Amino acid sequence: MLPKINPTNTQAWFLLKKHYEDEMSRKQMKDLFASDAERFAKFSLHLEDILFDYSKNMLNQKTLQLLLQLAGDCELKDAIHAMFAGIKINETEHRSVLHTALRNFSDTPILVDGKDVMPLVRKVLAHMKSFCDDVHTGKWKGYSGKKIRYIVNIGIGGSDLGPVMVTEALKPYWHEDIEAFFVSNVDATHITETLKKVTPEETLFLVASKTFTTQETMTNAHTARQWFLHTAKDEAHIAKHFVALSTNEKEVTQFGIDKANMFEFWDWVGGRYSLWSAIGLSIALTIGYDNFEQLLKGAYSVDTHFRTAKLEKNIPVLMALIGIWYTNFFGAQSEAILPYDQYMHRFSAYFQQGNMESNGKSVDRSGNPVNYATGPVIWGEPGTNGQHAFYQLIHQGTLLIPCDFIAPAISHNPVGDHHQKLLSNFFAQTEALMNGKSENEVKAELVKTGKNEEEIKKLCPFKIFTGNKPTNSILVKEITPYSLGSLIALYEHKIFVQGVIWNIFSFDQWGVELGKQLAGNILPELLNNDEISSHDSSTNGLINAYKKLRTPL
Ligand SMILES: O=P(O)(O)OC[C@H]1O[C@@H](O)[C@@H](O)[C@@H](O)[C@@H]1O
Repeated sequence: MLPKINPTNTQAWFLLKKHYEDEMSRKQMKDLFASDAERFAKFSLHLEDILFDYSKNMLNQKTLQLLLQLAGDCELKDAIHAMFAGIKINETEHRSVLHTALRNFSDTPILVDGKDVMPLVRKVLAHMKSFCDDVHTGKWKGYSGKKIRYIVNIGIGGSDLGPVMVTEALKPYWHEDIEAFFVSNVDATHITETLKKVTPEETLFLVASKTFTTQETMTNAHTARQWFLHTAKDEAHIAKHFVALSTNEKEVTQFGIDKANMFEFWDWVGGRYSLWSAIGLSIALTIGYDNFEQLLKGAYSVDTHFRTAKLEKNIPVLMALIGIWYTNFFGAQSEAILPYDQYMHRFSAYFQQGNMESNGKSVDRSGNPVNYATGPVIWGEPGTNGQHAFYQLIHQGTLLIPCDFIAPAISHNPVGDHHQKLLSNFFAQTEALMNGKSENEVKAELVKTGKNEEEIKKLCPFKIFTGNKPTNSILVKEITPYSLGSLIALYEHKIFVQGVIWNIFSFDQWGVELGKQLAGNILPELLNNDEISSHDSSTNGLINAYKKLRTPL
């Protein structure tokens, strides 16, 4: 069990508040750099090929020491131990939280209810490996004897976002004979447009759903099944074209998928932490099993770091504490994740679910409403696109938005000077966000353009950048399966640490249920032309207007 400590009642919280009010709320980051030539060395860490630079933050040694004290006051070390040990820290669902077991390359057994889960994990990985080999070599054939060329993963949320993000980020590693597609939305457009690009004879559908009851996924899977049978005719052919990635054997077999074609995972794998499990089959098929294993190994290396490094040298712990510093003491409400790598274009979307479904909670672990802020809004787009869109607000708006800049030193596409240009923007942005541009600098620049004094006075306020905008920089040698695995695990553990300190349950998601329940009530009302009066006037009005607009049933 995790402790139930209100962080605002700790001594560290009190001292952090005072430290913020007395000192840090007035500090300029550029002064912190000016007064300490060693700042970068002091506030950056290396982990294998990853450099984590957190020096461009509004913090000093005292801030860190107090944040680490907060981690101590909230018993973080015990919590880390509890998660890795398989203690049922997901109390509201009475489950262990063991995505780390899926990438455990040590010989240490991991027990759930007294039973080692590692033999099961290895068994499914072996199944995935042999299946990938069979598909890639052509041993696994479609019903008409053709090789599989297309993979269509049908899943949503955690059964979609991870595989989409990873396969996109690792496009240079795609198997040359395989093309992967992902269908998630219940909007028929998604499946319709996808089916236009594939053929029934050469397509393998992966029905990815932890519960195997999710409306969107089941609807899309049935549509795909119908489309397939329209050409294949015989239901016996389904076995060659549909496999399931799930925890729910009963529902899988009921759908008509053979048990032998089910890749299992377990209730101790949270949906948004499941890309390491059988849910990653689309990844393994797309980039090859060996690369999938590298992804797991990269994550395992971070797990080891997270479990064993001292808190002050622990990258995910520092990422989490810095986030808490801004959320709870500076009042920041969002964080941007900005990868300077086009292949990583779904990375922020992936961690939107990771963070917001995990830490978007307002009830603490004792069941009481919290009296402090928890998870921020997570958003972002790849650089440099974001620069020409929303960076204006980050530079000159009224909100404080801590940003993570992520970039590889080596591009998979070393064309001309593109990558130097890309990275010059990365470095320039973090510099600009920190230093800003003072009134004197603006004036001096305007004088040079030959403007007169009145014009300069008028224009000056608009061209000032206050600076003091915090950023973390994460520089990676190259985006490989291994380094991507590491990056993902860093962010996963950041989320965990924040949840521990905020005294919330990060591994349930009750907030997704109400909408599902109400949609279940409304769906039958849409299947006839009757006027509806069972809801509030807005909902009634919308449903009735919809019924008038559509062709009557
Ligand atoms: O994998 P299944 O069970 O289809 O769930 C898909 C998604 O459903 C949502 O409602 C959330 O609960 C997500 O955490 C989950 O990833």
